[in-house]
Amino acid sequence: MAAKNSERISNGGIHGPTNPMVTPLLNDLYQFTMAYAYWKAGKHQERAVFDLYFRKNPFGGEYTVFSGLEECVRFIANFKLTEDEIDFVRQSLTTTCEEAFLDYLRGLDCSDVEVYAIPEGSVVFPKIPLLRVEGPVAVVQLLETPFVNLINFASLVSTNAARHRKVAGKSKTLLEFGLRRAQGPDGGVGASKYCYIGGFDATSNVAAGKLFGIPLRGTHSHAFVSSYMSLDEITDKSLRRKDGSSTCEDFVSVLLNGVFGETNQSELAAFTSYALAFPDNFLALVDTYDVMRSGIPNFCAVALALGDLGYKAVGIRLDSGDLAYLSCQARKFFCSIEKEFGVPGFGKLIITASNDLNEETLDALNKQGHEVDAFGIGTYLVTCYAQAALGVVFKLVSIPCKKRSYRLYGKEGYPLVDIMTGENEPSPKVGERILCRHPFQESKRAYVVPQHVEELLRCYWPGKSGKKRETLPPLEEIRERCINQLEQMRPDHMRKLNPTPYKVSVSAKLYDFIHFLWLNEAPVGELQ
Ligand SMILES: Nc1ncnc2c1ncn2[C@@H]1O[C@H](COP(=O)(O)OP(=O)(O)OP(=O)(O)O)[C@@H](O)[C@H]1O
Ligand SMILES: O=P(O)(O)OC[C@H]1O[C@H](OP(=O)(O)OP(=O)(O)O)[C@H](O)[C@@H]1O
Ligand SMILES: O=C(O)c1cccnc1
Ligand SMILES: [Mg+2]
Repeated sequence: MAAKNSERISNGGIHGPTNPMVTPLLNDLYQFTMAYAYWKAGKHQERAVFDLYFRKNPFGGEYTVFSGLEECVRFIANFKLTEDEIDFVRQSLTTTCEEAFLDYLRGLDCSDVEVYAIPEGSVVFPKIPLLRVEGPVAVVQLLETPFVNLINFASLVSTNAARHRKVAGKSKTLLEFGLRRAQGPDGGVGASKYCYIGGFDATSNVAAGKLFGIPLRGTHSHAFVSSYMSLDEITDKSLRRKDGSSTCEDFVSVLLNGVFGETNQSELAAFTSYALAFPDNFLALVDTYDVMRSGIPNFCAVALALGDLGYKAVGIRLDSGDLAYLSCQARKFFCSIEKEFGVPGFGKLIITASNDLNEETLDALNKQGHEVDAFGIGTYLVTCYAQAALGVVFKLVSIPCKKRSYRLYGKEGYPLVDIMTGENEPSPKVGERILCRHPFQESKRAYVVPQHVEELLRCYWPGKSGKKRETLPPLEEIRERCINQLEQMRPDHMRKLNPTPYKVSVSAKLYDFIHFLWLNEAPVGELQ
């Protein structure tokens, strides 16, 4: 019996994909036409091995963060066509397809498919398989498009996030604010999840907070400020002291209104109202009218009044103008208040900046010097503005034959090289010299004596092999893996300008084998 949509929820404790749109039909038509042709030819059960890999690191860099694996495993764990879907496939094939093929589709699942993968959140490099998928050719072929779809954007946006983290520095708070600008709902939710893996600290996306447990953060908008006219609009002006000892009946009357010069009163009303609602979490957007003449003084008036009642304000957000200059001016103002009013910690209030930020603007801010503690980043991050797609491919083993891959670490603890070997070659050993060859260029090779050897592919879906299945780690663990691995890389691979390519190699045996096969298969032309 084919599963109904509602039944496609879990298999062996593995839930279906986060996005219910991810079904076997989220596929290219040709996967089904090929499946039918394989079936007609009686070839559909022949075992095939496919590698999923990408050809070039994105964003002009020399590293990529691998993301999207969990969704692939959830997909295959629950792979089953519903009766409705089978009927639609039948209608879509440009031939009258035989009933027995539909029976075949009814029985189809991934119980005979094996998936080996590099753990999600790993730093990865071109040509090395991220996934190796083995199984009956017709089924494995049906996995191509969904797998590539699930991994392409996930890895691209995680890498983008990691690159933004790299420029911003470890100490800064990075907030993902992209939902409104993302490529549709899945683009938005996916970006929130995968930017978190790439090293962001929180998201403004509430759905992502609920689905994945990502910390939620946010401020308020210009509309909130513009929606107020005057302090008279605030009806309930009372605020209990933080220690609960008494209540200030008129918070507005304790504001140091006018002490810092003439400011915009509608803005002051908005800040006051926000502070009354969130006295423990007061963060104000200060650029609606004039940052230094109105926003900052108004914020300070409210923050000081909150302080009198025992609350500590959080800080400000800047969303326009020269963010380097304004953040420094704001910091000076806060420090002068700390001194003048004797409020410890006021100089250290959090300055958040946003507005069309990207790697370049972060870099420019760093060069100029700034006082920003947290960056809110949307459009450029989640749309992967600098590069639209990662060229992930799924190929019937392009470097022919089943392979194993290893990461070899050097004396200083850095990864030195990734190496692919034939399936049955002995694995590289710690302290034993091994020749690593460039897969294509004969003259490029190096001996490596690894201090540590890590096998890259692990079994995430054993099929009928009887192997142990890796459990799917929680999101926090994936994020930690990513952050740790990025930190472990040699700095010259990670720099923005002209980074050194990381070496990806093959063993001497595999080199000879693949070159022999290529030569054998390439027809020899004849010149006349
Ligand atoms: N000190 C700085 N150095 C380099 N780039 C900066 C600096 N400060 C801000 N930026 C960037 O400059 C651009 C300013 O864009 P733009 O001129 O559209 O904004 P704005 O006029 O300040 O604000 P608004 O969004 O209200 O139009 C943004 O991408 C912002 O991130
Ligand atoms: O600039 P991003 O990196 O996309 O970050 C998110 C932006 O979204 C919000 O405003 P929005 O852009 O919607 O309006 P605004 O520019 O008029 O403030 C926010 O104020 C940020 O500026
Ligand atoms: O919370 C914020 O400040 C926010 C959220 C989304 C987009 N821009 C800003
Ligand atoms: Mg904007």
